[in-house]
Amino acid sequence: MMELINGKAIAAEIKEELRAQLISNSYKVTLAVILIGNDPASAIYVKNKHQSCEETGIRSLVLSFPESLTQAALLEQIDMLNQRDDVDGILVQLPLPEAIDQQAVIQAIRPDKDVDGFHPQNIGALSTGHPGFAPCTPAGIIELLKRSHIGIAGKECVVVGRSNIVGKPVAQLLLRENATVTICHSQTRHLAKICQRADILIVAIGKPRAINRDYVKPGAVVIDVGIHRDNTGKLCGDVDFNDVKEIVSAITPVPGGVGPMTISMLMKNCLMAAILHQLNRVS
Ligand SMILES: Nc1nc2c(c(=O)[nH]1)N[C@@H](CN(C=O)c1ccc(C(=O)N[C@@H](CCC(=O)O)C(=O)O)cc1)CN2
Repeated sequence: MMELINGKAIAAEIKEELRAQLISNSYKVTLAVILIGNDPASAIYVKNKHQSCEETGIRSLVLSFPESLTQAALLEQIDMLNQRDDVDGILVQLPLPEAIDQQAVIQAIRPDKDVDGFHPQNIGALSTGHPGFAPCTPAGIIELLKRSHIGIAGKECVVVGRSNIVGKPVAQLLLRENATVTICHSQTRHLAKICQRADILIVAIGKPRAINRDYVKPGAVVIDVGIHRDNTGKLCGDVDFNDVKEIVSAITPVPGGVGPMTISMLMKNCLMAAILHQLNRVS
């Protein structure tokens, strides 16, 4: 019988645990989110982050700016937040307007406040196994597998997609959990054949319903990171859910799978940042 991995419920459970931890230790945690421009999806994600902060007991500051904000002005805002002792985490909502260099912005955030885990120092820590912030979506995927009692050690994991935000970091995290990991991308030959090897198939390619049962080994676990709206307005992922659902052992739905975990893991990174800052103030 196929298991539907309920990311929404697991994400809510994590937020509840974090809230209890915050209350019992009287932690004071603050997240600052910078939103630039009028992208409707970004506005919704920032609103959801603000709401999750409220639910978890984290103070949330949302700084909204027009599309015309210059890179220099944005870097100045980040610098101010870097210097504020009352701010534990800083997040700049992506994508940014074209005129702004995303990498320059990511590198301007203090690594100990980079709760997105995108700074090169945190990326480096992830690949060497040192402490640091892991990016939220990849960390959420590992948490989903663990909380669904799906073993990772020794498994054949195939990651389809090599983005800096999902593909590469999730491969690093799977490796840390002792999986055997293959990363596939747009130039990969015999993609279906490689995917068919996977005990755990993770798809983050940004193409609606691109992965069907031809790519899936019967009994595999499928994690779908994509979010799209099809031409009827319905949300769907990178995986053709209806085509694969009868042959998989477990699968994440879209919506309600990986997406909600991104925000819960952000809350977790914020708490971790605040604990580190508190420890540094005491010592
Ligand atoms: N600075 C960042 N920018 C972006 C990130 C990020 O991690 N850091 N990720 C995405 C957007 N994102 C969070 O920012 C995000 C995307 C989707 C979801 C989610 O819960 N999706 C729901 C469906 C929502 C819908 O109705 O559209 C789901 O999958 O169930 C949460 C967060 C890009 N930018």
